[in-house]
Parts: sequence; C-alpha cells; structure tokens
Amino acid sequence: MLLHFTKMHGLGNDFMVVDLITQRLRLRDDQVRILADRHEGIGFDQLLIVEPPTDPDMDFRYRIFNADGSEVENCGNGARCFARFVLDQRLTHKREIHVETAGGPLILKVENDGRVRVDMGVPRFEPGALPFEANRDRPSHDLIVDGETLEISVVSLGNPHAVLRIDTLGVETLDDAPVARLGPAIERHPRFPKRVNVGFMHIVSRREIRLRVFERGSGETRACGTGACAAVATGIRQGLLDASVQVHLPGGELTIDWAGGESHLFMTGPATRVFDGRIVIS
Ligand SMILES: N[C@@H](CCC[C@H](N)C(=O)O)C(=O)O
Repeated sequence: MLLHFTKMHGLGNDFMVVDLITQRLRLRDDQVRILADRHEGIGFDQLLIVEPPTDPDMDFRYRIFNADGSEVENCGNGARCFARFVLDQRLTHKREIHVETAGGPLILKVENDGRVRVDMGVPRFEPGALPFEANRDRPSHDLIVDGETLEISVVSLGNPHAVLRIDTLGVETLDDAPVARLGPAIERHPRFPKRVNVGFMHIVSRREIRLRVFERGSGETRACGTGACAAVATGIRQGLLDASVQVHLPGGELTIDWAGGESHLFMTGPATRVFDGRIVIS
C-alpha cells in the first residue's frame, strides 16, 4: 500500500508522523526498523502514530515507536509535533488538544508564537513507576556499572529516565561526558527491567542546565523532551534548581516549569514540519 507520512522534528529529535485516522495500516516492528534506517529507509528517532481515541473524553490516541521497533509510553518532543500535525492536517481546529498515551493523558497547547506547551502530568519518582529495582524512593541511588559506582536519580514521565549529574562523573563539560560508553550500559542494566533513557546533566545555574540524552531504543538524539523534564524534575527535587529552567540540548532549547510535589510539569518548545512524503509498504 501507499502510505502518506510527514517528516517532522522537535529540536532535531526527528519523527515520521502517520495519520491512521484517514489511512489503515498495521506496522510490524521489523517494518518500523526498516523505515527508521537512515540509509535504507526514511530515517527517524521515533515513529508517531495518530489514531482515534479509545476514551471519549480525549481528542486523539498518540502512539510512539522507537527506531528499534519498540512501542513506548511517551515522547515529549513528539507531543509538540503531534499537536502541530493534527492542526496542519485539519484533523482538529482546537488549540488545546487532549491526547491519550500508553503513559497517561497529555494536554497540548499551541501558543500564538507557534510553540507548543505540553502538560506532562506529575513526575513519579517511586522506583516501581519506571520500574527500577530499589527497596525505597530516594533522591539518588548508587548503580554499579562495570565495577564503577554511579550516582543516578530516577523518574518516570510516563516513560522511564535515569539522570546523572556530570559533576559526579568527574568531568567538567558535557562534551567530555561518557555518553556513548555509559548510555547503553545503563539503558540495559538489569535493575531497569524495561530498559531506561539516560540523561547526562550539567547544572550551569539554578535556572539553566545543559543536557545530552542516550535514548532507550534510539541511541543518543539531538534532544529528548521527556529527558529534559526528567533532568529538571530530579534537579528540583534535590534542591539544585528553581521552578523554571532553561534546558540547552544539542538541538536547541526547551523551557521546563515545575512547582514540585503533586503539581503538573510543563514543557514548552518548538515543533517543525520538514516535508510530506509517500512510501510503498509491502
Ligand atoms: N524523544 C523522546 C522520547 C522517546 C521515547 C524514549 N526513547 C523511550 O524509549 O522512552 C522525547 O522527546 O521525549
């Protein structure tokens, strides 16, 4: 069949977006991997699927697949692109869009300047929420990787995140952070039975961080929206950051606002359409 899609990105974290409201298709995970391939396919970090909601109080169902074909619970940069996509395709006229994800509901607001503000819900730190094997909820945990003891914080934004501060790794700049070595080892550490996204955070000031993220199922990306939320949430919980933080990622900037406790966390940033295409799926 001929599948219509749109290529989009949020700060260089790139997506193939497919409307399965007006088209019918079921993709196998091996097909997702071929489409994600940057040499033999379209190339993307995540595939985003737009479906009708199963819950009548929601506007859409938002499904996410990593480049390795695994279906996941949430994608922050993708959520902003999702909002732009459903408006541009005239699938809705609403500028406040309620979507269901496997990680819980999200509210997406398209602002007048074109940026999208996403209500990401309440960050969950209890280890069972990721899941992470630990006997209690603490602001940081020791994790042994190849004989080295690392200090990590864990949090769920619907999807699981581990965050390391680069000052605990003995490096001064994010360029020197051992993302390629530690990212895959932590992603598949046995204490994370569903694997984990791994963020490396440099705290510049109480209102500014730099961040690189090794994503579960996709490798290091130019930006990770839920990773930015996770890093800021863990930094605020540890008393190191204020309630509004500018996050500098390799692909650009996000603003994260969180008042702590049971309040909802908000992420604001851009969403960019790159091109529309069609591909034969056999
Ligand atoms: N790029 C994303 C996160 C995508 C999912 C993640 N790799 C996972 O497996 O949970 C974002 O912007 O949040």
